[in-house]
Amino acid sequence: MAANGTGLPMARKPLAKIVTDDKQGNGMCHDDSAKGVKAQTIDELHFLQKKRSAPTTPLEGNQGAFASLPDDERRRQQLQSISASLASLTRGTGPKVVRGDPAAKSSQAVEHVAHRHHHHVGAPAISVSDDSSLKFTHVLYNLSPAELYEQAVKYEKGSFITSSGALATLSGAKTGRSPRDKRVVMDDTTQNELWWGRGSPNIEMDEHTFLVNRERAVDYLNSLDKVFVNDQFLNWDPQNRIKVRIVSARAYHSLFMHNMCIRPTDEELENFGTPDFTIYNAGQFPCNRYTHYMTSSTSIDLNLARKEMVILGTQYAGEMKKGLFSVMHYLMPKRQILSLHSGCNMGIDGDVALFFGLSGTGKTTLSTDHNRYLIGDDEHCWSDYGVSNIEGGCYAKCIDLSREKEPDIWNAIKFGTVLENVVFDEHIREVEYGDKSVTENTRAAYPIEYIPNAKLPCIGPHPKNVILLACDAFGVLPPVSKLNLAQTMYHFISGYTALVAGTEDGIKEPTATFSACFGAAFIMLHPTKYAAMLAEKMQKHGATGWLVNTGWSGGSYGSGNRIKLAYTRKIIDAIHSGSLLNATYEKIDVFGLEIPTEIEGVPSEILRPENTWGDKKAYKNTLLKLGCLFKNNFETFTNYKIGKDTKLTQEILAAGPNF
Ligand SMILES: Nc1ncnc2c1ncn2[C@@H]1O[C@H](COP(=O)(O)OP(=O)(O)O)[C@@H](O)[C@H]1O
Ligand SMILES: C=C(OP(=O)(O)O)C(=O)O
Ligand SMILES: [Ca+2]
Ligand SMILES: [Mn+2]
Repeated sequence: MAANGTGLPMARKPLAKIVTDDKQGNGMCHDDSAKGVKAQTIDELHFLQKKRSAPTTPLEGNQGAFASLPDDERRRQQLQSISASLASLTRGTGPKVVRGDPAAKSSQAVEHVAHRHHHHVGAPAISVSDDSSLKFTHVLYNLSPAELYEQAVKYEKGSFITSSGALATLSGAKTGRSPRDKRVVMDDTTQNELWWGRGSPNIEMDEHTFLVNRERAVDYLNSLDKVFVNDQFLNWDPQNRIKVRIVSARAYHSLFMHNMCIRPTDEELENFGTPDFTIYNAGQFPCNRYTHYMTSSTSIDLNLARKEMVILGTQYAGEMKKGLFSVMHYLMPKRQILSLHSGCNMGIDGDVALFFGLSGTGKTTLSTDHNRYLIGDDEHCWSDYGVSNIEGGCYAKCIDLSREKEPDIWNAIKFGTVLENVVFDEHIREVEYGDKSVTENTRAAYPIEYIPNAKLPCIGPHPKNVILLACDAFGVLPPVSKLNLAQTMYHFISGYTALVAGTEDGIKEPTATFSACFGAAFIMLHPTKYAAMLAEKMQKHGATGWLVNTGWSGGSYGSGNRIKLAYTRKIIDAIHSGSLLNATYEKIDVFGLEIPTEIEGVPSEILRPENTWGDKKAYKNTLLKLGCLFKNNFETFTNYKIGKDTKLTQEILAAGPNF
């Protein structure tokens, strides 16, 4: 080979030119198996890839706030509404907001608007004195799950796509709610209306401090390149639907709320107008410990008069869903509607069951039943017309989740689902549900229609069965007992469960938790208000109460075992079918509960807890110990009247443990 100093063979003759326009048809260098693209440049090609979404369907007729407006005017008003939401209360102006991702070049040209008090949009520019009003805040408005996935994966550390298509993400330092940091503004109205003081979840704060925290959150959000805005609904009952707006900094939060709230149709979104309630989620940013009332860097602040909630210092997404639930616990009873911390499902014959219970007792697991229609797993309303779900999605615990035991939840963990704080294989991205490295409280949030037999719309007739779930780690409550109305009320007000810490070594003793109405962390009024409404509704519609222990059997935590989910499901089946109503019952000591002697598919000996304990003396002592805990807890309620007459109150007081 001739050396020419270049390392390449020396060309004797110029190379033949490659013919691209092959008129001779010799087939050389030509692939005609597919037509070429219509684009002339890469940019054009990328432009072709995205078909423009129908620009929010044009309206026929003129229902709704913006109905008669042309498209661009309506979009301008929507932006103006978002700018107003983000307005600083001291500077009096909202930021210049622009739709779209700041990273997308094309969005720079789209409409933008700034909100000013006392000024018309489009009025001559006024001079600005602070830098924040010179910048644009990009608004990512009701993005689709696919768009939110891209945002999360691109910009949020710890966001990954799992092998089943779910979006795995981390909630940061907080992996559960922070009830001791939840504050409510006390003003002349709320001072009289709400439940304050011992046992109440409502920790007082004043209006001024709320505004300080609100400003802190708003300034933080406005300092970002972009914020996510979700406009959605709560409550499937159309008469009592609430419009909510969630402003957040993370795609994770936006996708979570997309899944958990009710998703508006394009048409409903066009007519959305002003929200009834707004959440400012600045969870990545702490509150200021020098601010009055602040006891940590976390504060979740609710202002009912302003219809606003501010979140600082926690990214745990459940804070938003449960925060809105508190709002419903205030608004609904005002309309004679009972708000319930319960799951709800319906049989093919229209029989509805409610499942009350504290966290981890089985609301989500047991309401998700392949043989029944799921109305919802966690938050409902009971009005004069029946039940309605407040939410548009479910939030399932997924620690130790298995395909065999909970197939419907397993299958719901797919594209669109948010998976919080789970551990997965770094390469295959298969989730290891048994792994508690990040937290025991791993969660999946998915739209309710991911459950194949979801009842859409999520409403149903009056409940026939009211099931109170307790996960009794003492192992002394029977797997199931039939309750009379007074007993149902006693156990509803007590709101008992006893879980074990699980992750910590050396924990031998279960600790009892009493949480009024099975959700004291979320109620706003005194527990007896909700209890009276429940009693009235159960009486009026002839519902039967049941107490189901989904916890330990054969001994306390440490010596006994958790009741098999398969048995609990058989018990629940017998309640639904009506067969348990007509079973033979016997009474047990101390709690005076009526227990059935037989249930199809359940070994009879486990129905009476005493039978399952080897050490009968230990059983009796544990039973008495739990009885004492119930008595002590109920003391705070003995001076309250429940319902219109003292008769029921007396009966309820007598319905507790007796020894
Ligand atoms: N016998 C049982 N009944 C109900 N749940 C059980 C039982 N045994 C184990 N579990 C587990 O307990 C957890 C119940 O949690 P979940 O249904 O999410 O509670 P909630 O919705 O009330 O917070 C699930 O992880 C479920 O698999
Ligand atoms: C989201 C929660 O609900 P649950 O555990 O009842 O499903 C919670 O309590 O934070
Ligand atoms: Ca749940
Ligand atoms: Mn719940």
